[in-house]
Amino acid sequence: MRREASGRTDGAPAANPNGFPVRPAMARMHVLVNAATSVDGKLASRRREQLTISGPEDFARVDRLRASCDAVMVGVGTVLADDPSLTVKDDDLVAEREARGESPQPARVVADSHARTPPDAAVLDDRARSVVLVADAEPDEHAAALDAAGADVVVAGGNRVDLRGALADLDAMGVERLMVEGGGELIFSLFEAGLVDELTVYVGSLLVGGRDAPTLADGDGFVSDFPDLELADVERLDDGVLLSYTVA
Ligand SMILES: NC(=O)C1=CN([C@@H]2O[C@H](COP(=O)(O)OP(=O)(O)OC[C@H]3O[C@@H](n4cnc5c(N)ncnc54)[C@H](OP(=O)(O)O)[C@@H]3O)[C@@H](O)[C@H]2O)C=CC1
Ligand SMILES: Nc1nc(O)c(N)c(N[C@@H]2O[C@H](COP(=O)(O)O)[C@@H](O)[C@H]2O)n1
Repeated sequence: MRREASGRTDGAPAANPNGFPVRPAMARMHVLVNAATSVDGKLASRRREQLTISGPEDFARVDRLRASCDAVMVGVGTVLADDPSLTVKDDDLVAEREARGESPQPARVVADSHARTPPDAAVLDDRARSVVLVADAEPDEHAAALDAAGADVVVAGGNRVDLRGALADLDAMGVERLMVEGGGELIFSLFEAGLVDELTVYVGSLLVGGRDAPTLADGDGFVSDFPDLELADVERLDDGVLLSYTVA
């Protein structure tokens, strides 16, 4: 069902057509960004194909992180490049979610202003709820294909997805913890909007290079007022390093 985003930013309770619990006023979603990069900060090569950077320990950590969240979000660039499912893979983690009274899987969320997500994308399969955020300017018939594929299509923004409004809308649906897995365009926009609370970066021991290869934060980049990161932890995992930051 396509529906209008509330665009509210005050955290007030909203109508709940998607069946998420309505949260109390003033609640604020916690936003964690997680990604894996090469030592030179690349998310993938210049071919923009999925690149395995994490090892088994890091993938297991990512699975636990997904399982601890209400929703997992990516930009449509990642959907088109990787066709990810964004599901929790470990059956024990799924069972633990159910024992906590949660849905077996976190919801999947795609920032997709122009409704480019292919209807047969894995992120729209029936393993979990799927929310596609589209812009108001997008013709209804484009969104209708996503609707027919089982997605909850939510209008968030005029010509491009407005992330602040979109996150307020997800918050109102009951998403308390949102994990963002990329890619670089979406991650930059979230930092630019001051919406990120935590950043974890797994730095694998490989060098990718390439001026056109996607990096952790692309977009226009910052020239001043850089995000205020505080290093919270450093851990060796597999053959790489996990860096954990809080964002002021
Ligand atoms: N190593 C890792 O951990 C990861 C690697 N990757 C890699 O990253 C690459 C994809 O990254 P990238 O191309 O940056 O794609 P993103 O996943 O960041 O998607 C970018 C697209 O999201 C849409 N979007 C909608 N609203 C916004 C907004 N407010 N701000 C920014 N984007 C918005 C835009 O398309 P539109 O205007 O049409 O809406 C934009 O082009 C792939 O190569 C993939 O393999 C991806 C994730 C993790
Ligand atoms: N943590 C991590 N390490 C890597 O090496 C990666 N390439 C990624 N990619 C992200 O994971 C998504 C794939 O998820 P599924 O396995 O399909 O559930 C991919 O789209 C990227 O967001 N992540």
